[in-house]
Amino acid sequence: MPKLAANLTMMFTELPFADRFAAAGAAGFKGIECLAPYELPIETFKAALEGSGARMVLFNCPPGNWAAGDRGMAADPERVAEFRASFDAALAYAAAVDCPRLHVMSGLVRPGEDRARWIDTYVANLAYAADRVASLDVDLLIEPINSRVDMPRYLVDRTDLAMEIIGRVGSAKVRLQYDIYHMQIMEGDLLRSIERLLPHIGHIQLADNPGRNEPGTGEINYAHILPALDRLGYDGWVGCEYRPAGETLAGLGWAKDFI
Ligand SMILES: O=C(O)[C@@H](O)C(=O)CO
Ligand SMILES: [Mg+2]
Repeated sequence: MPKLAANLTMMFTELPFADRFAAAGAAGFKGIECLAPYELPIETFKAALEGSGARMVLFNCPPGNWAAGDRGMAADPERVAEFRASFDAALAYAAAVDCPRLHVMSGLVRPGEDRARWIDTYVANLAYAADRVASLDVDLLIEPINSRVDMPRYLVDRTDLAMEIIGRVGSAKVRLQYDIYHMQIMEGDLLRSIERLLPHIGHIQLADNPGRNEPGTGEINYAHILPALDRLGYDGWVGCEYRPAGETLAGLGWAKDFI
C-alpha cells in the first residue's frame, strides 16, 4: 500500500504554514513534505513536525527568491557560490528533523543562454552536494518538471535529461523524483516509465491533470496506478503535491484506503 505524504506547500493552506503539520498528522498522514520550510526558524520547524506525529520525508533546497521568479539555482553558472552557500541551510534543516531527502532544483534557463553550460553546472553542483552528504543519511533528488504549463524554461523537464545528469554525476546519492502530474503532461505512458526508471526513483509525487487537483478530478487513473506501484515493488513515499479543489479534508476521500 503506497505510503502517502502530505505536501504542506499545497495542502492545508487554510491554515498558517506552522499549523499545517498538526493538521496533516490529525488527518492520518505519517509522512510530510514541503517545498521550503525556511520561513520557520529551525526550532519551530522541528517542534511543528514533532507535534504532528509524522516524519519529514522531503523538502527542497533553498530555491532563491521564489517571489521574484527563481525556481532553484543549482544549474545557474552565475550562481554557483550562492547555491553552495545555501546548501548549508538545507543540511541544517534536514539534520534537525532527520529528513532523508532533499530536492535540488535546477532553475529556469535565461533566454539565449547555453543549456549545455547549465547542465554542466548542475552536474558539478550535484557532485559537490553528493560529497557533502556522503556520510549522511540524506539523498539528493532531481525532478523533471513540466515546462509546458507550470514552469516554462525549467532546465530539467524530461526524464531522459534527468537520467543523463544522474549518470554523469555517478553518485548513488543522486536519485530521481518522479512527479506523475508533470510526467503525464510531458511524456505519458506512466506505468511503463515508472517501471523502467524504478531503480533510480527515490520519491514519487502525485496530482491529477489538468488542474493539479486531487486524484479523481482529472484524466489520470490513480485507482489503477496506486496499486500498481505496489506491484512494481515501489516501497517509498508518494507525496500528495496537489492543490485541493476545495477544502483539504473534504477532498481526502480518494486517500481513505491509504492513510
Ligand atoms: O512539482 C513541483 O512543482 C515540486 O515538486 C517542486 O519541488 C518545485 O515546485
Ligand atoms: Mg513535484
